[in-house]
Amino acid sequence: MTTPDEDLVEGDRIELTVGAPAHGGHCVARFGGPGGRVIFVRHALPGERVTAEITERHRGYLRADAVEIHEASPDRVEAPCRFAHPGGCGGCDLQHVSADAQLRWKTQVVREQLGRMAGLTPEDQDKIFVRVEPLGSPLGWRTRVRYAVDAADRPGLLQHRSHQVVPVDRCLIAHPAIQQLDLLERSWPATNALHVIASTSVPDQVVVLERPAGSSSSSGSSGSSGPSGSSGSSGPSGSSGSSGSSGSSGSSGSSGDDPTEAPGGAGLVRISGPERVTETVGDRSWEIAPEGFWQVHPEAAATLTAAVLAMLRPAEGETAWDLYGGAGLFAAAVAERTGARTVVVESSPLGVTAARANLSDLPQVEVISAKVETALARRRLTGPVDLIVLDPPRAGAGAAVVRGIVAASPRAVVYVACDPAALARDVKTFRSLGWELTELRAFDCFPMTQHIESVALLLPPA
Ligand SMILES: C[S@@+](CC[C@H](N)C(=O)[O-])C[C@H]1O[C@@H](n2cnc3c(N)ncnc32)[C@H](O)[C@@H]1O
Repeated sequence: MTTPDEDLVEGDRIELTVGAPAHGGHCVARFGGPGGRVIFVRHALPGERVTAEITERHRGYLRADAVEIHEASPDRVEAPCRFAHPGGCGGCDLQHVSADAQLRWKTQVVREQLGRMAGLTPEDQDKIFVRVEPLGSPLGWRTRVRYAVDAADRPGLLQHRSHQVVPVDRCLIAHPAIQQLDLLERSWPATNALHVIASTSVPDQVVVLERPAGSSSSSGSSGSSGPSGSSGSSGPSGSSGSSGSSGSSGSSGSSGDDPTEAPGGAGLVRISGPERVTETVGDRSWEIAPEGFWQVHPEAAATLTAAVLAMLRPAEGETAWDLYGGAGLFAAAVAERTGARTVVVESSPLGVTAARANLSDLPQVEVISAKVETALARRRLTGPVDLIVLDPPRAGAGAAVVRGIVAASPRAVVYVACDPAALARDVKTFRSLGWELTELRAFDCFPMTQHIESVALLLPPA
């Protein structure tokens, strides 16, 4: 059927009313009324009447930016950051949304994903999930920032889904210790990128890593700092592909920076700061290579650990697995309570080294250097086990790993997820095997951005 929107091209402007938020940092609108072409509109809020400029055309949907607001939502605020606007820095998605409305927006996204992809009814969800919980101030939280360097040798952040560098002299969501650096006041002629890492727990402990020009890497000034290094990917990955009202992107594509990802280590040269970053949670401290993974928000490691323990309820003598364990954040907390064998599985050499070194006082902890899927398939990791915590990267664990987890017959599984779409897909697999999602908490570990961290309790059939 020919619809008028088939003539729309990038740069065209249309007036429309914006609908519900969708996964990916935008709202859904329909061009031509109900049943019309889906348009994912950034810089807008539900209910607003806007002029939207088409930014991308895809088979089955369009992307657009709200460039004029005719009827504003009561949840709209002036963006604190002057770079947060259509065509500006792509690092934040929700600067124009009030702090409380950001939590409501993210709550709706989690619920929508669990409904559409995991088959949980609104009534099911009401029993297990209330709303996304805030984690302190929406500004000054980001302890890891990757600057790309433009052709004029100026560092900056990337435009949304683009390799275009926006020179940003001060990123307001960056940790104060990062904002104070004068990196952006000088020129970086021989540099592809700068990775800046601040400790979440030691004031003013900051490391600057440089990716020299000419070094081979997938994440240099090309800006491919997206979830899988696959910059520029388009299309509604993470959706079922349906043209339903909210089948949006499960990946953030090539937006400027994805705060859920650690900097990649290859080819980086330390130009200032200590060799190791100190991170502390409760009574335990970690010494971590700056390019290794650590939770980005200063309150995230402690908040997530507390949520994992509250759901898992580890008892003395219970064995455990910490899958995708990084430096052993959750393994340490669980092993201290159980005193029993706890296996960390981690594929990054930096994570493995950090876990072995930092948990060496816990002889009951074993660290396996392997991909989780390989460790399960090759039976390096075999059940039975009492407790499992898993915290996979944005792609999620996948059906084979979920089946491996279920086959180990644990008493409880806690799934920590930085992408609600991936979580929902894996919950669907658990449910198909008779398991149930019985508790869900979600945290705003990445304020101003579309990202959400969830912690889910899954239990076997009674
Ligand atoms: C989101 S981080 C979580 C780390 C840790 N739980 C924490 O909170 O600090 C995911 C970790 O999984 C690791 N990883 C990614 N893919 C993996 C795989 N297929 N098998 C094992 N580990 C993997 C990454 O290196 C990273 O350390």
